Amino acid sequence: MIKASIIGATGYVGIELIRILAGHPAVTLVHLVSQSFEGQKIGEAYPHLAARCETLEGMNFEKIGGDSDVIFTALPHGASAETIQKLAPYGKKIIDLSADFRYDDVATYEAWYKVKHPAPELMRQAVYGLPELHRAEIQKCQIVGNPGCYTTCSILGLAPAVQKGFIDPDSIIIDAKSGVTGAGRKPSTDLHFSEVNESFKAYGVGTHRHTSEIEQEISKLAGKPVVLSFSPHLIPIQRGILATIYAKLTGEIAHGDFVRLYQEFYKDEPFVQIEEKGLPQIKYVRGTNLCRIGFVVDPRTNRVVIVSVIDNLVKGAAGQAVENMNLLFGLPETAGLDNSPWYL
Ligand SMILES: NC(=O)C1=CN([C@@H]2O[C@H](COP(=O)(O)OP(=O)(O)OC[C@H]3O[C@@H](n4cnc5c(N)ncnc54)[C@H](OP(=O)(O)O)[C@@H]3O)[C@@H](O)[C@H]2O)C=CC1
Ligand SMILES: CC(=O)N[C@@H](CCC(=O)OP(=O)(O)O)C(=O)O
Repeated sequence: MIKASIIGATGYVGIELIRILAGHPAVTLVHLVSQSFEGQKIGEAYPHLAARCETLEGMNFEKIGGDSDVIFTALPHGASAETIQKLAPYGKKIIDLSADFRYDDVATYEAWYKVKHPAPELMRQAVYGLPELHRAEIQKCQIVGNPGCYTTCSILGLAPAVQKGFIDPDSIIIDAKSGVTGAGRKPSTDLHFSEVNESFKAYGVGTHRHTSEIEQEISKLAGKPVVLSFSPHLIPIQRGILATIYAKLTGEIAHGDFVRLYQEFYKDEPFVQIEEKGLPQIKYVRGTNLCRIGFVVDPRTNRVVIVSVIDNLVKGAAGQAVENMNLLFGLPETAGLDNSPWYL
């Protein structure tokens, strides 16, 4: 059995990791780390987990580095890099859920996150954990920078069309909507029920940090630097992201051409599904590691509209992290991740 530890176990991503790993056939949980609930049973932080026996522990680098085969860090940006800097010398596999190890270029991270990276040399060694684009590199690395939720949804929706030149990359507009769990468990005024319920708002338009992460990957696919528009929105649901992506077509390209291109690009991918007709909804992927993608080609505007959906806590975070763990340990990529969606 693979011995797994979770640091930041009491966050929304942390408990989603517990949920998935508890059902994984090849994993045993060895350490669950929490600052705020140190010494308490997991059921005290989350009563729905009252039947579980684990006690939340304080951070002990030697113990966690020594006992674990894989360590998931589900901490805020900055705190993750500081923690991983101290864990990396133990040589164990590390999957970081924050943004601290997602960038090829330290300067881009520092410009968008407005902080100095504490471990730039480790960032350079880390691999961007989007299996559909970087599977071979992930299998060989020590540190995986697990992608952001909006970015996973957007990049998977765009990758084949950009690489094949079906769309003009300089014309891309991503209009994305996220459920409230995307903001984590830490309370804030903006996230109160009465602020979010019955409302729908845009935020971070033109400035959201995920813009840079999407541009990094789309630029590689386009073979040139790409600048795009990204507008995130908060919707009053718990989980799920739906990205509506607009781009100019480069020629006379029909709906069927998109379907065939995407089916071919993702033909060996267990978690990407292409709609032959119609558009996907968040309901179709809730609770799963799936990404579903559909298209409308609009000849009137000469644009394609791509709709991509994921569950932010699964393919956008904990599920993709487990998928990366499966790759690191040579397990079937779907191990622990083959459940059906929760339609209701
Ligand atoms: N929510 C989502 O949909 C997604 C989140 N992410 C990323 O995953 C990470 C975790 O997110 P999420 O679970 O939503 O966040 P939460 O705020 O729900 O949880 C973060 C956890 O980290 C611990 N923590 C907080 N501050 C510190 C600190 N300074 N040092 C050490 N531990 C700290 C806390 O646990 P305790 O106090 O008990 O130690 C807390 O429970 C973040 O980097 C986030 O950006 C990525 C993709 C999607
Ligand atoms: C709804 C909401 O607030 N979402 C978060 C994105 C969360 C996420 O996955 O991004 P990181 O992993 O890069 O933090 C936000 O907009 O900041």
